Amino acid sequence: MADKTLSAEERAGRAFPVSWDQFHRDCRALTWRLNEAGPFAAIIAITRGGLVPAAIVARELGVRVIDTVGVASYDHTRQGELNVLKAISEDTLKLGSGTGKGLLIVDDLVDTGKTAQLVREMLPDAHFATVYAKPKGRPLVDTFITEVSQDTWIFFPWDTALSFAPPLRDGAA
Ligand SMILES: O=P(O)(O)OC[C@H]1O[C@H](OP(=O)(O)OP(=O)(O)O)[C@H](O)[C@@H]1O
Ligand SMILES: Nc1nc2[nH]cnc2c(=O)[nH]1
Ligand SMILES: [Mg+2]
Repeated sequence: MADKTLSAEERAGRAFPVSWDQFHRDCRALTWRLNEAGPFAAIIAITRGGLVPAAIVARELGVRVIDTVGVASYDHTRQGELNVLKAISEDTLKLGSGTGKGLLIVDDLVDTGKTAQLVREMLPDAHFATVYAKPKGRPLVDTFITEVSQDTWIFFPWDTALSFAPPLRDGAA
């Protein structure tokens, strides 16, 4: 079902572009916080967006067991139905005693919180971390670094490219 709260235009109205440098710094800051909450036996990345932060967090925390859960719901800025494209492996479920105890789930962001809610139901005792959080999804996250407003659209470095920006006096916003 489409998200009727905000239109695609409203959601993309405020852009928050993130560079690779900034993203790496924010992931490292997240790791500092997670270091207090661990140790973790394994990391589960919510793919695809959770793959890059999970790699950085795993490197910093020295975690070598990485699993993925594939969830997709957005077609650019419009949210549709949640699709689980890949489930968590049996090995990982066993490692977390079936409930996720001692496991870390990583995603790039929470927006409405629907993705987080779904994955939390799979592993209720796991620690849930994201780099960015919007107010609606924030209560579902145990640890995050930066909050952005609900009407902000975050542009990740893997989705963007450097391009010419017209000077202010030529009419740029
Ligand atoms: O809190 P929500 O409103 O559920 O949105 C957050 C989710 O949306 C994005 O994933 P997307 O479904 O776009 O798939 P992707 O990670 O493969 O890009 C993002 O990576 C989060 O997983
Ligand atoms: N890139 C990106 N994907 C999202 N999925 C849900 N919210 C967002 C967002 O703000 N940016
Ligand atoms: Mg995602």
